[in-house]
Amino acid sequence: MQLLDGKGTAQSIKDELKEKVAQIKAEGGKVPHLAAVLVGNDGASQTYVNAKVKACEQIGFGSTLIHLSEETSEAEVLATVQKLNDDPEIDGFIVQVPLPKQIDEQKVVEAILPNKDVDGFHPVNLGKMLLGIPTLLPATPKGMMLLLERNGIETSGKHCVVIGRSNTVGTPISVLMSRNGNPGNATVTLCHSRTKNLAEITKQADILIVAIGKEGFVSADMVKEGATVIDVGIHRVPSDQTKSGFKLKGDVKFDEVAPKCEFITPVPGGVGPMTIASLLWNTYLTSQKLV
Ligand SMILES: Nc1nc(=O)c2c([nH]1)NC[C@@H]1CN(c3ccc(C(=O)N[C@@H](CCC(=O)O)C(=O)O)cc3)C=[N+]21
Repeated sequence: MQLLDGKGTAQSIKDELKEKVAQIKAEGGKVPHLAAVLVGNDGASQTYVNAKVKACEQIGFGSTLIHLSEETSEAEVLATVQKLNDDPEIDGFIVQVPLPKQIDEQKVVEAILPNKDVDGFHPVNLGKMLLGIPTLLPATPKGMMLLLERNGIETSGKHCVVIGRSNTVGTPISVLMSRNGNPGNATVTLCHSRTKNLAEITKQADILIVAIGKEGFVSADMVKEGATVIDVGIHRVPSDQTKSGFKLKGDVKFDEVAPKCEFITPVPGGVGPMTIASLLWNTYLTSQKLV
C-alpha cells in the first residue's frame, strides 16, 4: 500500500506557482489575485476559505476575502459578484458553497464571468469541459487528475468506478477520466443512490473514486485487491484526542481499506489540498490569459 500524498503534491504545485510569481514580478507584470466570497458563519467553510487565503499568501498571489453575514440577500451577493467581475485587479474568484437558503446558488454561479470562474462551475466552463475545449476545469476533479498525473498512475484502459453524481465532483470527474488524454482513457462507471448491487460494481474497480458525502461509506469488502482508491469525502467527527474536539474522516473506512490498495488518498492530506492547488493553478491560468 502506498499513500497518494495530496499534501506533498499540492506543495510541489505551489512551489512551481511561486516561481511563476517571481518571474511575473521580475518582468514587471501584475501578480495573480484570487478573491473568495464567504456568506454566513459555517465553521468548516471558514476553515476552507482561510486555507485558500493562506495558500495565496504562501506563493505570493494577491488575495481578498469578502465575508458577508448569514442574512445577506441574494441581490447583495449578486452585486458583490458584479463588482468582482468588473474589478481588473481580480483575476478569479469563488463564492463558497453552500450558501444560506435565501440565495439561489445557480443564479450566483451564472452571474460569475466565465473567465473569472476559477471553481469551474459556470455552465460555459462545464460545457467546454464536456466538449474537450480547454477551459477552467472544476477544482476538485482537476485536483484529482493532477494527483494521478504527478504520481504516475496509469489510467488508460482501466476500469474507473465513481460513486456520487454531483455537478461539482462525480459528474465532471467521470467525463475527465473517460476522455482521451493522460490521465484519461479509462472505462468509467458512474454509480449513485439508485445503483443496484453497488458492491459488485465497486469490486471491479481498478480506480475507485468516492464522492458520496457519507462518512465511512466504503468498507474493505467493496474494494478489489490492488485497487487505487481516491476519497473525496471530508467529515468532522467528534474526538477527545484532539484539541479542536474533532477529527477529519473521509467517505472510505481508511484503516480496513488501505491494506488492500495499491494506492489510496488519506483524509486529511489527500484531495483537499489538491483542490486548493487547482484553484491557484486556475487563477494563474486566467491571470496570464492562458485559457
Ligand atoms: N465554491 C466552492 N468551491 C470549493 O472548492 C469548495 C466550496 N465551495 N465549498 C466547500 C468545499 C470543500 N473544499 C475543501 C477545500 C480544501 C480542503 C482541505 O484542504 N482540507 C484539508 C484539511 C483542512 C482542515 O484541517 O480542515 C485536507 O483535507 O487535508 C477541504 C475542503 C472546497 N470546497
